[in-house]
Amino acid sequence: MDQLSLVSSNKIFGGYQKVYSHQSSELKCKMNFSLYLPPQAEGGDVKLPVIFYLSGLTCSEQNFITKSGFQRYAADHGIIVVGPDTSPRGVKIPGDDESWDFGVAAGFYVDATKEPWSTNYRMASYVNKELYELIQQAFSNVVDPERIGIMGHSMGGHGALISTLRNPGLYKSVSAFAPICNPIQGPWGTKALTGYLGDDKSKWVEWDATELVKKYDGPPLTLLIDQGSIDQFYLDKQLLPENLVEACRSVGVPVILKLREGYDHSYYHIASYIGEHFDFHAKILKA
Ligand SMILES: N[C@@H](CCC(=O)N[C@@H](CSC=O)C(=O)NCC(=O)O)C(=O)O
Repeated sequence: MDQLSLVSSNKIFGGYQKVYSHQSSELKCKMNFSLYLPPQAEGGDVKLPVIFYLSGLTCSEQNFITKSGFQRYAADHGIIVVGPDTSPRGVKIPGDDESWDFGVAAGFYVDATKEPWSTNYRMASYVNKELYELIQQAFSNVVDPERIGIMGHSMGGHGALISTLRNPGLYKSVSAFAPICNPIQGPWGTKALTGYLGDDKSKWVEWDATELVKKYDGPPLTLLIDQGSIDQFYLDKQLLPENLVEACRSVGVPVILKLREGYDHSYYHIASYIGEHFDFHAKILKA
């Protein structure tokens, strides 16, 4: 495991919350990611399911591991959890830290094609190829490569949806908290897609969950979407879950939209329902 450096390790709910760093070939910089090893991983004689968790705008690998309380449920179900960072770090592209919704901590889980972003901003390939393979190789004694799911929040919820829809079969289960569902129709999405892909909107649809689901042709999939009713970004029409639900219904892809009365966009919402999401993933990954 010499390509990984251990940054931290803390015991929690009988397992270990770890953070590693490594040199990413896709992003051309050093990256951190989190890894939760549940107690069932001890001894290394059982292969366990894995869930990738993709965070939202302004986050690093730290937000989910310190705020959601997911470790209790990962330990109960015996699930390994991997959490990448949200963009390349330290690559210093002019303008990369001028706004909180583009550039640093706002990689949108796409592969940029427009200069100057296209050299480093390759978060789709980083998550779905490089990190996906690294986890299987470095933790081959405990990872079951046939049982991998994905979830995320907001920008990361959309990342989870497009990672699944663009790579049929790669993730067996998918869920999202307050995801951006139709970025080509919302302000965050149009800013990011213009910046990373350019003005040609025919390229944007390849990275939009609502558009992708209409063409999905992979293994059967049920989407679980969790949305707080007073989430300001939902009310501001950044997220548009109803558009995704309508698209799913038009093509017969099962979707569950849970509208949670009184919850906002924060990790208080995620912490309240993360257990339900682990139950949902476990039912599929452990079937
Ligand atoms: N600009 C604000 C709000 C940023 C914010 O709400 N970020 C969310 C994700 S939004 C969509 O991707 C988040 O997860 N924040 C981290 C947290 O721990 O809550 C700001 O900069 O605070």
